Amino acid sequence: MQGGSMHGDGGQAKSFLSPTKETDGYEKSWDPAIHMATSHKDSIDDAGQDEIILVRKQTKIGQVVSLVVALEERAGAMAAAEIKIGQVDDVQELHRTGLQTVPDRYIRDGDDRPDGDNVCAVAHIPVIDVAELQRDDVGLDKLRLACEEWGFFQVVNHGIAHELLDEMERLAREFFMLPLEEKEKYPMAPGGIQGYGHAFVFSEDQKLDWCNMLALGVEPASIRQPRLWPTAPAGFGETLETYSAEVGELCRRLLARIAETLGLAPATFADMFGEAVQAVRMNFYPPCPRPDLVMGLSAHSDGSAVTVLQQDAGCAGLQVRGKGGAWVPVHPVPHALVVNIGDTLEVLTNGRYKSVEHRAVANGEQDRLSVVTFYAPAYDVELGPLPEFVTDEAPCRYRRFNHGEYSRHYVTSRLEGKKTLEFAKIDPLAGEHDGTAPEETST
Ligand SMILES: O=C(O)CCC(=O)C(=O)O
Ligand SMILES: [Fe+2]
Repeated sequence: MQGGSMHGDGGQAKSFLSPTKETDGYEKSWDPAIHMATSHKDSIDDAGQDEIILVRKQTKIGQVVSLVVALEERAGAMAAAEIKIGQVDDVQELHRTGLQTVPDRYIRDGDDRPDGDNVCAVAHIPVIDVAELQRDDVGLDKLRLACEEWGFFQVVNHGIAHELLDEMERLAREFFMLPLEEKEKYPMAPGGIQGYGHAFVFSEDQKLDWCNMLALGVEPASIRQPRLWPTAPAGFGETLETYSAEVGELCRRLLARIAETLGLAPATFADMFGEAVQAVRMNFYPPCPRPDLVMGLSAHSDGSAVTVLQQDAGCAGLQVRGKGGAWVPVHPVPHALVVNIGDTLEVLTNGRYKSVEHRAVANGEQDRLSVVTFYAPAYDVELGPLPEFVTDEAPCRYRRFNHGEYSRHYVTSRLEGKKTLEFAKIDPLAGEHDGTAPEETST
């Protein structure tokens, strides 16, 4: 175990000094919340302590939940503080009560609401034909432009059977439709990232997203927490494995082509990434009585190398930050997959390709589901700009760091635009947007 640990202590924060025996299986290698340690203390606390230990106090979704954080100094002296994350409701349960308004914790400040005048309805992200990428340079040119101009595109002819996509969507939806008691059998620990619940919540004053999540580590097998894999609906685990194998293959193919668009050998990323990490997050957004006041999922960039998102064909919700700063809705194309560049590729390319902020808005009438796969290097891989991208004109913008370190930083920080990437920036104050007008057309 590195640094802190998470304990199932049955509601009692017993002793910060002598952690009690692990009882609930959270003590697994991957869940970065249990590795909260020296390198990222600023994401929860700036107090300068060297070690953070999270202790679960109560985890019942829909109840008051709090985190007790013990801050242990290297010398052994102790300071302790309690981080309260307050009432975290299950939004499907809220919806079921038929409420006409939304609790205060979901209501965003004016400029953080979805329908400001900063939404650009006419633009749309590019659509890339994967079969064309294999065939000729025209496809590669389109891909290069999509990566440079948007960092987001939809892929068609991706080679994954539509029946498999439909089946994964059906099973994910069925899971979210189960009674709360069933879903609570797979609880996401506060501050955790795997299981059913709410990730990225760290304080009482934090606004909450109008979303329920099921998140699971999939590859390599060592990051799996089998007791958090739903046994209902029937076939869920098997389908997720097949689905993930196919999506992983697609990621590898896309990364090879992306490498080519950068003038690199196709195997560059595969060689570098080692045993790649793959995780899935299923997001369910029930209808909201005031979609104009809430956010489905806060704006963020993904910490991955690439992300593959399957979205509900029937309901739009995903919005992407265009280069000029406007939010551009991603209109679902049936059986297409949405692909985006994550923070890892931004660092490796020294910002030539950027991870792009995105968010999900809620809907007044319809629910919406997304199944999202994050594909990233092995945790022990060291990242930093590749020499090819550091020149006199493009000086090095990111420091070198271990990917596992970044991953832990990412999941222990709230979702806040591209703030998490400041961890890697040599000059964190450098701006993101180039000040150009929002795009009017796609490529
Ligand atoms: O539901 C969506 O469309 C966005 C999901 C997303 O960005 C994520 O899970 O990282
Ligand atoms: Fe995302």
